[in-house]
Amino acid sequence: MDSLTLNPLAFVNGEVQLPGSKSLSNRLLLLAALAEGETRITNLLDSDDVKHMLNALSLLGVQYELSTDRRTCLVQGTGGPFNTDQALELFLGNAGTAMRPLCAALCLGHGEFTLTGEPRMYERPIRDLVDALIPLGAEVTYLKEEGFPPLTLHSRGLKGGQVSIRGNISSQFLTALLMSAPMAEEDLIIQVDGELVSKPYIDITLHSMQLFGVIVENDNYQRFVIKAGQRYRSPGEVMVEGDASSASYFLAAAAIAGGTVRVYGVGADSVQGDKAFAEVLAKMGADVTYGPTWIEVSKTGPLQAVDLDLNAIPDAAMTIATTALFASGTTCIRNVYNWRVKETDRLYAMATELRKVGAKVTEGDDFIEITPPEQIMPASIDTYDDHRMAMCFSLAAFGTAPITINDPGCTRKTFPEYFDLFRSITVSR
Ligand SMILES: O=C(O)C1=C[C@@H](OP(=O)(O)O)[C@@H](O)[C@H](O)C1
Ligand SMILES: C=C(OP(=O)(O)O)C(=O)O
Repeated sequence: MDSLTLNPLAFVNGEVQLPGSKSLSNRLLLLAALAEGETRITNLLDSDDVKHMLNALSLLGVQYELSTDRRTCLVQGTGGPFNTDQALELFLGNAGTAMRPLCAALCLGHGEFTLTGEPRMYERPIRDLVDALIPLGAEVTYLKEEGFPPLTLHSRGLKGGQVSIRGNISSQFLTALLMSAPMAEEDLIIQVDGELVSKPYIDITLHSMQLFGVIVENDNYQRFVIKAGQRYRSPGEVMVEGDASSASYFLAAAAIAGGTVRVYGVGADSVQGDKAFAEVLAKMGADVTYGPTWIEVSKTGPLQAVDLDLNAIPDAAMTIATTALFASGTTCIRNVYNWRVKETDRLYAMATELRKVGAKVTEGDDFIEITPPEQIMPASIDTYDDHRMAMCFSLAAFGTAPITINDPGCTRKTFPEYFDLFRSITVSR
């Protein structure tokens, strides 16, 4: 297996132009495909998760043209649901933002669609979404384990009406239902059962739908009403914001190491909840300034531990776990049970690898508590095929020991060029 050894790093300085947001790229591609008219999407992310969505759309008969750098995509909308005469199989890797929204969207049309993916995708739940689709007329066969992909959809349209959906495992189930709702036969009223996790991702969904002309009534994230007969209409051109989760590693680097880093593409005006990561750094003691489309972080003094519920920013919250290696006191990240059902069991993986660099860690069912070591120890970090494990642990190299990242190529899921950009702002000891 490939590995990358990062020699101890002294400080950071520079600017980073962020690649496009994964969450927005995959939502906008799907909506552009369902919409009437032609949409030019700019600053599209070029990464595995987006390739899976693009490949799926192509197999579904959607015509699009990608620029040579794959960052601009001209999509010819189909103006309606996807239908097929022959059974189609779509491989969606480990992309939650492709698997969940496509599972709902493909129920809108007619035909047989099988959704497959990488082995880890077969351990990531989808039952809460399927259980909400069945009363609307979906017919779903699980091909391996009940409640998990792979699955086959025998589609013949979705009725409207009232439906409830559980929101305590993944917001992507609600996102999927919302995005398909305007194409149901009648009005759809969605009731969220219990707690809704990762709430800001629903704002990304509603914002994306609005860009394509669809209005959703949102009653405090517990009840949503989507009128039937609304059509997705192309806005013409739409630019993908920079990825706020990807921004977190560079911003944390500045807070840890000293120097100043400014990221472009995400700022005070961003629709992405993960922009709030910078507020967590500010609570830890970093100096943070915002422009409409940029965030800048500098270090003005030592970092302090925090004890926070980070359910709203589950992806960027992982970056706090390795930032905690440089904060005095014990940091606690709470209410992140669903870390366990993402690219890997992230609570277990994070706890295991943090211990390798000498941290004292308590892994709770839905929290992690980290007390930094006096000195970070040299370590060989396993990344569990999880892009965020690789990116988070690059920050451990701001200690005085070399850190080896195993399988650094796993960042291809959302950020293939991460280590090049990281190197471009860091200065060795
Ligand atoms: O809707 C989205 O774009 C996402 C929602 C979040 O997942 P959960 O809702 O499963 O927490 C997040 O972790 C994921 O990376 C992207
Ligand atoms: C959880 C993640 O991905 P997915 O969209 O596959 O859920 C992630 O990117 O951290």
